[in-house]
Amino acid sequence: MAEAAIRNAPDSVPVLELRGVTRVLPGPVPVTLVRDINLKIPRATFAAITGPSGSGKSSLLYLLSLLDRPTSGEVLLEGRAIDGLSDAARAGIRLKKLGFVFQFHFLLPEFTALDNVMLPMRKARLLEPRAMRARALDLLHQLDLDDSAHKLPGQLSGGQRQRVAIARALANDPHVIFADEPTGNLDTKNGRIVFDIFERLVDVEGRSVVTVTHDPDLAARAEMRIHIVDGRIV
Ligand SMILES: Nc1ncnc2c1ncn2[C@@H]1O[C@H](COP(=O)(O)OP(=O)(O)OP(=O)(O)O)[C@@H](O)[C@H]1O
Repeated sequence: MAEAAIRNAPDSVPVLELRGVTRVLPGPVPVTLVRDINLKIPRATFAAITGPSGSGKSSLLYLLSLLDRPTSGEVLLEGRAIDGLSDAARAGIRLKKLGFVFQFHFLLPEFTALDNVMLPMRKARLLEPRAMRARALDLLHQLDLDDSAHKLPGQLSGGQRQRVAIARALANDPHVIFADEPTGNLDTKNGRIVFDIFERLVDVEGRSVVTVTHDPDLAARAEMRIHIVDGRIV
């Protein structure tokens, strides 16, 4: 099983590493989003990125998750330098190895929860259609969403929608889940549930979770905290 493979990967290789990473937005007045970041995230780690508004948290997450490329420095995923790869190759890695959860769920409103979870599987084509459906139903079951499988996002609560988004992020059995303020639209109870799920993904399934959060109580639950101020880790 892929989940066992994640657990059996060598411990010594960080799942993610940044070496001297700086990202500058070019323009008449260049904007430095993050500067000289050196960071190793070990396998099966729950990491929280914290810091004041505008400090560069999302920029750092986008670099770690291959949504953006550094201006200088290097990003390594499981020991492999990935900055030089083509956009298509990077998109393939994102689809098959990484999962994403955002503050807004971004579920397709005209698709049921089940179909939303199956979308990344259909794109990746790693499974037969019947196996895709079985996996999607299993993920929804694990996230306590059995009764929501055939409902549209508009028929679900905010907490349920965000759990569907997490199920979708898990669709292709990713090694790392990235989350940008995943509890920002949730009440305290549902925010805790999201972090309970993240802890399980790390402790039981051996995945890594990297989340941006403003919530100090939730950040305190992560074993690794990356605090960023003015684009630098402090
Ligand atoms: N496309 C852009 N053009 C100009 N400035 C930008 C752009 N994207 C980000 N910035 C600036 O870069 C800095 C870092 O932004 P980033 O979104 O990474 O911060 P953040 O810590 O995630 O903020 P928040 O907590 O408010 O979401 C901010 O000052 C932001 O205004």
